[in-house]
Amino acid sequence: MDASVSEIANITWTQNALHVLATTLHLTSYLYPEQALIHDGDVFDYIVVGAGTAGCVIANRLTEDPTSKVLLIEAGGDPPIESGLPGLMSYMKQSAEDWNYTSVYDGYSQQCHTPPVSDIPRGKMLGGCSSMNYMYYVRGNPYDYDNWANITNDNTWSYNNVLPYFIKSERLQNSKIWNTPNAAFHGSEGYLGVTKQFEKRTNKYLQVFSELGYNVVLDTNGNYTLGFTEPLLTMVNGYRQSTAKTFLSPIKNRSNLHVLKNTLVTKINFDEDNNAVSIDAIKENKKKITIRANKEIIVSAGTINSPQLLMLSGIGPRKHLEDLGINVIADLPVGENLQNHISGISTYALEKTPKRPKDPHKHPQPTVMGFATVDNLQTYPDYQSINLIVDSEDLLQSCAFTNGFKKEICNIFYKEAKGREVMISQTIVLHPKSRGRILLRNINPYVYPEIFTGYFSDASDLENLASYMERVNCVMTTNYFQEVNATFLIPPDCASNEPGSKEFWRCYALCMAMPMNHYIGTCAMGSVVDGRLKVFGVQRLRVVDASVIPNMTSGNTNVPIIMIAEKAADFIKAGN
Ligand SMILES: Cc1cc2nc3c(=O)[nH]c(=O)nc-3n(C[C@H](O)[C@H](O)[C@H](O)COP(=O)(O)OP(=O)(O)OC[C@H]3O[C@@H](n4cnc5c(N)ncnc54)[C@H](O)[C@@H]3O)c2cc1C
Repeated sequence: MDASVSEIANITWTQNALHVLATTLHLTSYLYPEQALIHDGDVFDYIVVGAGTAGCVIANRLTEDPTSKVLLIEAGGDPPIESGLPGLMSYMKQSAEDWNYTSVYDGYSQQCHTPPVSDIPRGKMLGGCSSMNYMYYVRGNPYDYDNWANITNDNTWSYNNVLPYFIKSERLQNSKIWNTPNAAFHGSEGYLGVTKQFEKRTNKYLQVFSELGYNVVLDTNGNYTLGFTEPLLTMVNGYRQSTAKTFLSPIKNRSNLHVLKNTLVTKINFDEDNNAVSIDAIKENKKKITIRANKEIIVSAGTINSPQLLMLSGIGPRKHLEDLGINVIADLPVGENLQNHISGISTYALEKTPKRPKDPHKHPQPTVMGFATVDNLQTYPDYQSINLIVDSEDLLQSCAFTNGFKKEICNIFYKEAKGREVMISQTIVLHPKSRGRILLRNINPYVYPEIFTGYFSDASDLENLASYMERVNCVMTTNYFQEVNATFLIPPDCASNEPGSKEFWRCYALCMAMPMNHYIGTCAMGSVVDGRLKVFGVQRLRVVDASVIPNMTSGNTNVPIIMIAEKAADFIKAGN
């Protein structure tokens, strides 16, 4: 068996073993709220659909008022033990807790992957994607939020007005940052624990980027976000800080919080005045129930599932809904404007290194992260550079499984890197122009929607990716890379291009293109929801999750979504 095939077989075997452990011993259930006893026709003040990143935050904040009765409904169950342990995060993809979506084949953007489509991992458990993500704590740039304020014509989204909500959720545990002026941008009392993982190994890579003229900084989450750093992580004392662990566990005994797990919400129902009044759902035992909401229904099912549920309920593009025989309640561009960060992977084999023992309580990939511009006068970044310092075994896992590149490429990379330290450098186009969309296949809520990612449909995204990757490749000229005789690993698909030519970088960027997991925009503010996240054309219905983000932030999306949920909870409380 070749290296890639046997690596994937090992991962699948481990995942099956972990699944047996989870389903027989339920080792994590004590951490989370018990399953609520819910009957057909029950009534709550608020129903929150989806106990993911945003849903757990909303449920926490709404139940702060003891008179509010809240039902939180989640399609998945409790996160398994491997979700809590940072060192095992790679095993979450394609597990029983992953919705495991794939994109529609576009014949272009994923040509060096097997199969040539995008895997779209999405958490199906309490905490949603925050229970399976890579734990980088990144807020983005002040400009991102000022831009949202312009789009919504609502100044509450300006950076100055969202900053208090980032601070509210955060509990930063890092004495170095607390002793700098950047302390003013951080919180110490929030639910979400945030730390840094110091690794001796990363120092020489910070030095590499410094030699190239980039600033090395302690923190990129203040109002100045450029430079290279060891990133902050949503991890404390060796455990993941999902929103299930941080926002739900501490309040699991609140008497006004009811959590219904392993239950799929299939439809939102409206009265004759277009008020959202109830939801239909299918429980674990396949029993159909209808639950009423006195005040509001909040959809927090994520960028793929929120538009699916809205469209199934009659909110979406008229023609598409009518083609499927769905009664149109509101004609809105639901499912359109799908965005994601697109990145490219460059791999460098460095000095010989001994095999290191794995610590499940540590982030498995010591990271150097940077935010950079092409124009030195600009203050918001054009690209992000995530550099993972790993060994050749991790490279194989990342190449063949996590990133899903074809085995010919991974086997060659593994052979060249065997026994050496490896820098996997991910260069991310932070402001892509390409757009995709989501469409229903049919009216069955169990059938996954069609996901057209649209990657590189705007040609400037590939040009930018190629040029940013070429810039990052200057690492090859630095003292450390020269000293250890670094090898830049090239896929066979681009071997015939003149190295360093424009054609070479275009080929390299296209072949090694890797979508991030930052899907947003399918129920965007300004077109589907207003600045208070209320769905246009109906009442008593909001969407609160990544789907409302109108334009990509300059970085990873988890923390911006927590901020959105914190803010939305205040909107809801103020409005009722
Ligand atoms: C592998 C991976 C790595 C990532 N790494 C990072 C990172 O390092 N840093 C970062 O900032 N971001 C990262 N992200 C992105 C970030 O985690 C997500 O953008 C964010 O968590 C999405 O939050 P959400 O609330 O919009 O949706 P989700 O967290 O996906 O929550 C949606 C929830 O709704 C539930 N649901 C859906 N449909 C229904 C239904 N019909 N009925 C009932 N329940 C339903 C789902 O099961 C899920 O629990 C990563 C994501 C992934 C997948």
